[in-house]
Amino acid sequence: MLASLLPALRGLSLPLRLQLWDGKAIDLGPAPSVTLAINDPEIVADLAHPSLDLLGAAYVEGRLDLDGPLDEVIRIGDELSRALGKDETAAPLPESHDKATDAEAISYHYDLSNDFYQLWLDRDMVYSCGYFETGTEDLDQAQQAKLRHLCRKLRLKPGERLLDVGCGWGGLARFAAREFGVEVLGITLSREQLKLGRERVAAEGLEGQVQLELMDYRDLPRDGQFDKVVSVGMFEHVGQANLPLYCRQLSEMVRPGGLVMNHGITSRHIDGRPVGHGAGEFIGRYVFPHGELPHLVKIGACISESGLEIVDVESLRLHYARTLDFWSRRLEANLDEARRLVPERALRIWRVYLAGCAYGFRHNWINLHQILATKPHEDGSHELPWSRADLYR
Ligand SMILES: C[S@@+](CC[C@H](N)C(=O)[O-])C[C@H]1O[C@@H](n2cnc3c(N)ncnc32)[C@H](O)[C@@H]1O
Repeated sequence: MLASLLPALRGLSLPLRLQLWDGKAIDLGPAPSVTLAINDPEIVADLAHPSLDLLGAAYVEGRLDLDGPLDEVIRIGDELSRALGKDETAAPLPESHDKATDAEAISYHYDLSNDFYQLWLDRDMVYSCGYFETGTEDLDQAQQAKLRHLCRKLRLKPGERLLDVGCGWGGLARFAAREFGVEVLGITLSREQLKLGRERVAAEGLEGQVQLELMDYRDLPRDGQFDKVVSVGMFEHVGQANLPLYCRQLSEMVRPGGLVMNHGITSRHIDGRPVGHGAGEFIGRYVFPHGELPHLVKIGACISESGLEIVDVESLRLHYARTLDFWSRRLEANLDEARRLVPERALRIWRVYLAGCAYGFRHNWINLHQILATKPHEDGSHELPWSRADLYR
């Protein structure tokens, strides 16, 4: 089987060494930078029509091992898949999302281990795209800048009530309370996040201002009690079928004249057909079960239909590539410690996912959009300044 594949593989001239189960090594191009060790000979059949999903799954399941810089591993995997893989298939059907399914999916990802996440996230454990104002910032600086950028876009004022839907470990909630003097309710579906999030709120003495709860967004009261609503890196879990419901929730929780910010990952194609030669399938299977990425126009349509008015949209695609580079490099620099914190299988998943997503953002497979919307007063007026100048003062 391998013999018949070799001419096609060699034709790609990739800097890749195949290390076979019998000890033999085959270089597919000059100066290999990556070694792919085939532990299970049956994998060879997959190399005839590789995809990032097939290769990633084989690595996660220990059927192959990888050696070399991870970004180079992903690049070679992509080149192999593009050259020899099958064409991209049609868009997957939207999944149904009930509360129990979503709670299980969220627990699978976010309850993995707080210590593990602490190893490679910034000091506030912000698990979403950072904001690089000049491109020279480190991860801590970029995440603080992102939190400030969000709070400024929301025009937070002391004493206002802010709802943070999908608050993670509470980094934004604490920042907004401390730096902008607002009162915050943050909700998450992860028990581990809630535990550490509450500890951090208490450590900063912010209990009077910040309340974190284990709650599904569908259980929030729709009583317009919040001045501002923010959702960061959360709507990717909502699912296409529930987007109208999600947007109605956001709209009905904010008062007239209030602002809503939706910050999240969007898909490359309007119809949601896959990109990245199996990358999305890998993410769905191992990283974010039931996650779905709508295109900007789809989330935009749902926000508009909910009664909110979109007033500003910003793409931060390359900011997310850089953020993921930081996360991936920090994890790669701490692999021994990571092995003590999570099972080898999980470590393999997170290693490929972080490096793969950095590659995906860089190559425009996916994007990141901050969408700011207001709920206009009945007479159509709103409370925004005439320009964005205040964001940059
Ligand atoms: C990628 S994390 C982002 C966390 C935080 N906003 C940040 O930027 O660091 C996604 C968050 O959404 C929350 N989440 C996902 N689905 C949810 C749901 N149905 N209801 C409430 N929270 C949810 C998760 O628990 C997690 O806290």
